[in-house]
Amino acid sequence: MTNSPKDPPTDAPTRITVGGSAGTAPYDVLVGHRLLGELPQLIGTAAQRVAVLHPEALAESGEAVRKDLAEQGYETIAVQLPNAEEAKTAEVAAYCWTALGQSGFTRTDVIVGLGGGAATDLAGFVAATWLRGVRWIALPTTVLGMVDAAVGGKTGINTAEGKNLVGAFHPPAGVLCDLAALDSLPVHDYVSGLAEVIKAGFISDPVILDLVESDPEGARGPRGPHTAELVERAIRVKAEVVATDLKESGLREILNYGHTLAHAIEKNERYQWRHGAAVSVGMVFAAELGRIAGRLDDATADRHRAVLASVGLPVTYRGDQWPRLLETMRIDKKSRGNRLRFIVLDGLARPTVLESPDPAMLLAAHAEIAA
Ligand SMILES: NC(=O)c1ccc[n+]([C@@H]2O[C@H](COP(=O)([O-])OP(=O)(O)OC[C@H]3O[C@@H](n4cnc5c(N)ncnc54)[C@H](O)[C@@H]3O)[C@@H](O)[C@H]2O)c1
Ligand SMILES: O=C(O)C(=O)C[C@@H](O)[C@H](O)[C@H](O)COP(=O)(O)O
Ligand SMILES: [Zn+2]
Repeated sequence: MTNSPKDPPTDAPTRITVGGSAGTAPYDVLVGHRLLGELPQLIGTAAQRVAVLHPEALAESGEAVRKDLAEQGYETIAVQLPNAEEAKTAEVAAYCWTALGQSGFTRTDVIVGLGGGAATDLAGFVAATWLRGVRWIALPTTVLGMVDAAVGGKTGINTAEGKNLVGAFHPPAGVLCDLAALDSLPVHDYVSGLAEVIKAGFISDPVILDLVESDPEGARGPRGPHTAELVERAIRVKAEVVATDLKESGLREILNYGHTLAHAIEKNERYQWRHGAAVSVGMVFAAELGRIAGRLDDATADRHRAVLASVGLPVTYRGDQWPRLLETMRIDKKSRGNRLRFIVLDGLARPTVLESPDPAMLLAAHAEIAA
C-alpha cells in the first residue's frame, strides 16, 4: 500500500523558522515527507472557509487537498490557475477575487497556495489584497518554490511592462515543503530551480556549490544524494535574509543576485523561459560585471559558468537583444531614478551593490554572455 500525503511522517521534518520582521509574525518552513497533516493546525480554528489555489498541472493534488480539508469540516473551494507565468496576471487575480467574493470569504478565512513559484506568488498576492490581507499558507511543489518563492513574503504579478511590477510583502503563516512533490516535476523545471539554489551558494553558503560540484548529475533530480540538504541550505539562506529585512530596504537586495538581467530576459522571451534559466544567465552576467568592475576574482567568476552549465542551465543569451534588455532593466525595482543598480560579488559569499556602472562596463559584461 502506498502512503498518503496526509499519513504521519515517518521521519521528523526539518523545521526552519523564519523570524518575524517589520512587525510580522515568525513562521516555520517544514521540509520532509507527508506533511499535509500539518495543514489544519496552520489554518487554525478561526477559519470557516479555505480556498485552495493550484495550477492546472496539479488539478489532482489540488482536489486532494481540498477534499481532505472538507473532510475536516472546512467549507472549501478549489480555484484552478493557468500553469506557470500565465497565472501571474491581473486577470487571474481578479478571477480569484470573484471566486472568493462568491464564496463569502471573510477576514478569518484562509488561502492555501499549492504549486510552483508562479502559483504561490499569485496565491500570496490574492491573500495580500483580499479584504486588505488574509492568512495564507504555501505548499510549494517545485525546487524553486521551496527554496525561494514560497519563503519570504514577496508576492506579486507581472504587467505588460515587466516582471513582478505589482505586488505586496505578505508573509505566509507557514510553508510545507513535501519533497515527494518533486517526483513529478519535469527535469527542465527541476533544473531551473537549481539556479536559485546555486544563487544561495554564491551569495552566502558556498557549501551548496561544493555539494552541486561533487555530483552535478545527481543534483539534477529529486533522488540525488544531496537533495534535502541543498533544499534546506538554500531555505536557511533565504530565511536569514528575510528575517532581517522583510521589505528589502537593504540586505534583502542580495537575493536579487542575477535578477536584473534575468527579469529582462524573461520579459523579452514573453515568459517562455523559466525564471531559473534566466537567473542562471543573469548570474553569469553579474559575475562578469563584478570581474570587470575589479571586484570579483577570476576563479569565482569562472566558477559561475562552470557550476551552472554542469547541471544543464543556460549561461548565454542571444546577443542581438541588448538595447531591449537594457531598456527593460531600467524599471528593475532596485533602480533609483535613472540609476541602474546591480548586485555583484566582492568575493565568494560577499554580495554588494554596484551603483550606476559605466555603460561600457555593462556592454563588456554583456559581450561575455552573448551567444
Ligand atoms: N516570491 C519570491 O520571492 C520568488 C522567488 C523566486 C521566484 N519567484 C517566482 O517563481 C516563479 C517561478 O516558479 P517555478 O520555477 O516554480 O515555476 P512555475 O511555478 O512556473 O512552475 C513550472 C511548471 O511546473 C508545474 N508544476 C509545479 N509543480 C509541479 C509538480 N510537482 N509536478 C509537475 N508539474 C509541476 C507548474 O504548473 C508549471 O507549469 C516565477 O514567476 C518567479 O518570478 C518568486
Ligand atoms: O526574495 C527576494 O527578495 C528575491 O529577490 C528572490 C528572487 O529570487 C525572486 O525571483 C523575487 O521574486 C524577485 O523579486 P523582485 O522584487 O526583483 O521582483
Ligand atoms: Zn528569483
